[in-house]
Amino acid sequence: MDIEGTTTSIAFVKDRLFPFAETALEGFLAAHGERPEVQAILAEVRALAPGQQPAEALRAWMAADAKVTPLKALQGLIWHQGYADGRLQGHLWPDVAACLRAWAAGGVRLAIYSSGSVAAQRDLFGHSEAGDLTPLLSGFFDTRIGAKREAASYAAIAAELRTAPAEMLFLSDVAEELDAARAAGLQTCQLVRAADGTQPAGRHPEAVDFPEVARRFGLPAGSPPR
Ligand SMILES: CSCCC(=O)C(=O)COP(=O)(O)O
Ligand SMILES: [Mg+2]
Repeated sequence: MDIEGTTTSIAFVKDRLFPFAETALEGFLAAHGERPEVQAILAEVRALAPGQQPAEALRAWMAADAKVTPLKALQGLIWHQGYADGRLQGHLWPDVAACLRAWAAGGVRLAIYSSGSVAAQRDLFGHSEAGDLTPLLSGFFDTRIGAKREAASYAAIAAELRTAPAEMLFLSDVAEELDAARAAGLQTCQLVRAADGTQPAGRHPEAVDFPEVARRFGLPAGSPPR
């Protein structure tokens, strides 16, 4: 599963998470810039944007919503503080948690593939509005495995999960990601969530929510949200 536009509203990512990281960037670098994991991220930034101040490059990537791995890693570290002290809680569409529970209970292995870092994924599902859902998830993948619009990334995920691509179903709102997944042999379904304003691409099976995914693909149905 993708996150933004699939399990979680686009507005939460764009209007809550991204501004949270943007506002905190300078202060975070001033306070935590010497930590080894931050130093490693800044080295990656310098390698990708030579001659630019790292903070300047990070700000430009933020403005462009660029899915650049060190930016996503740094955002994850900044968000971690917000999840830890309760300022952030991971948004999930109301239909999601019940389906994840039913699918996991039915023996379906669940994994996430998002541009957000693995740490950020764990925090979002660990501090979600529906509680800690990380025990339901058996795999987390980010752009360190490859870009989401490249078929090789999905092949690498299938190999890591030791699962035949044809036995895997990828859920996303973005048709280009689904194209790449299908090129690697995965089954696909586009989440067309009205509240996100997603437009159906017309070239993948579609579902308006997770219960419709369950119906279309013969997965266990979750109890409706209360
Ligand atoms: C871990 S939630 C933050 C998601 C994020 O940073 C992002 O850029 C959206 O990526 P996605 O691949 O989930 O659409
Ligand atoms: Mg998405």
